[in-house]
Amino acid sequence: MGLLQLLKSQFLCQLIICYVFLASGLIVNLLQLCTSPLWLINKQLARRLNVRLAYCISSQMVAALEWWSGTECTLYTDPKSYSLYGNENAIVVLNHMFEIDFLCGWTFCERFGVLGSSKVLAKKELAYVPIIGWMWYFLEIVFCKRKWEEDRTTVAQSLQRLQDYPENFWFLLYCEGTRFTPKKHQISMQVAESKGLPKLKYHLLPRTKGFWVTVQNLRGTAAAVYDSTLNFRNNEAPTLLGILNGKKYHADLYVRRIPLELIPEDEAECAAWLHKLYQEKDSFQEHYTETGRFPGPIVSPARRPWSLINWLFWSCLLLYPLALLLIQLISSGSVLTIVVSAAICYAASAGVRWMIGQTEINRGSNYGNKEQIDSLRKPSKAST
Ligand SMILES: CCCCC/C=C\C/C=C\CCCCCCCC(=O)SCCNC(=O)CCNC(=O)[C@H](O)C(C)(C)COP(=O)(O)OP(=O)(O)OC[C@H]1O[C@@H](n2cnc3c(N)ncnc32)[C@H](O)[C@@H]1OP(=O)(O)O
Ligand SMILES: CCCCCCCCCCCCCCCCCC(=O)OC[C@@H](O)COP(=O)(O)O
Repeated sequence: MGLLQLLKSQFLCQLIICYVFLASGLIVNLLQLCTSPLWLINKQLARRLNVRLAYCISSQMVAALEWWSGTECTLYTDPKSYSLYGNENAIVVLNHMFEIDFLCGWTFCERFGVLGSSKVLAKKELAYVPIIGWMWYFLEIVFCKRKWEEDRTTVAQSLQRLQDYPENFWFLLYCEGTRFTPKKHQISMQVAESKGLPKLKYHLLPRTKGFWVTVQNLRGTAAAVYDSTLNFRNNEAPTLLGILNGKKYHADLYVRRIPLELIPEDEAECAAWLHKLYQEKDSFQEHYTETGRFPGPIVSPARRPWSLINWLFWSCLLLYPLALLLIQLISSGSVLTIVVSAAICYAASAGVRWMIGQTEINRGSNYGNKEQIDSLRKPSKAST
């Protein structure tokens, strides 16, 4: 193990990274809150400010991936589409199999300059995660309860609000609705069978309603769907804790640009189109398993320095007062103050550990785990 690798694996280094993330995140959340009155006066300016503030938070996680762990992200795509990435709004459809797939998504957002503004259809539970969830509120992230009866109006309304968004954004949709586990896969393939759909080997059966409502409400706003398929070399199972430990992974992402006009407007046709897309995605994963690469040329954008610069800025700002505080604390000699400070540190690290837990598949939800008996009985129909 090299010296640098040894340093990266030290708990103290990880503690410092987490401290900077936590302290800067809370400051940014506070600043976001301060932009609230501005929404009434100049909404577009408030949005632009929030894009930049959000960048301060999310780019720290990107910096951890790109600069701390040195993870390599390779992009397979058509060079003609490449020039459009970052210069238009797009709906991104991504497989949901890895604990850090969202972070790899963020890395590509960063490289194409849309990190601060990018959005996702996220489960409501994530809105309550401190820092990230609170940041998302000001970014107009679309939340769903994964209960269609309730989501159908709220999701559509949130999407419509994005029609005059002042910056280019990518809207991420995990159509599988939950992370891949063998049990969820088995159940969703029973659903596929009951609907007469071909089985998928590497994906859960996609949920079609969220995709349809997104495409319908972002017509005229987004130019294309970016069909994105992610995998990691050598069967790596990357984790956020691994990243914090400085472990280097190798991500490969295959992106196909599909103009939005090609997607059917009718709900049933749109659903069939999405099922076909997932069958194609499955064949790309099969190709990857057999050959170790995706089809098509590699056109990888280089990592940019901004996420590192942002992290260095916050570190300089926040580590100096921390050092002063520690010196004062030790020199005070008060046992009570030291014990209270240690308790605060313990609570903060438990909080961070809980946040990291949100990314862990074995702590994931039960959604998709239960057989939905009704859906297995009734034949598929377009419900609006
Ligand atoms: C590469 C570049 C990347 C760029 C990245 C860009 C931006 C990044 C920004 C942020 C990154 C942060 C990432 C945060 C990640 C957080 C992500 C999440 O939270 S994922 C979870 C939430 N999202 C979704 O669920 C989206 C997909 N879901 C849907 O679309 C759903 O339809 C729904 C709208 C949520 C509604 O769900 P509900 O369960 O109520 O209804 P459904 O219609 O889906 O269910 C009934 C339907 O499904 C069939 N069914 C039943 N059981 C199953 C099963 N086990 N598997 C599959 N299908 C099943 C059932 O038969 C019904 O079918 P039908 O529709 O035909 O009636
Ligand atoms: C600089 C780095 C510092 C790191 C310090 C700590 C960071 C803490 C980060 C917390 C990040 C929280 C973002 C949550 C994103 C989780 C994405 C995700 O994958 O969600 C799962 C859902 O899609 C589906 O849920 P399930 O039904 O599978 O359950």
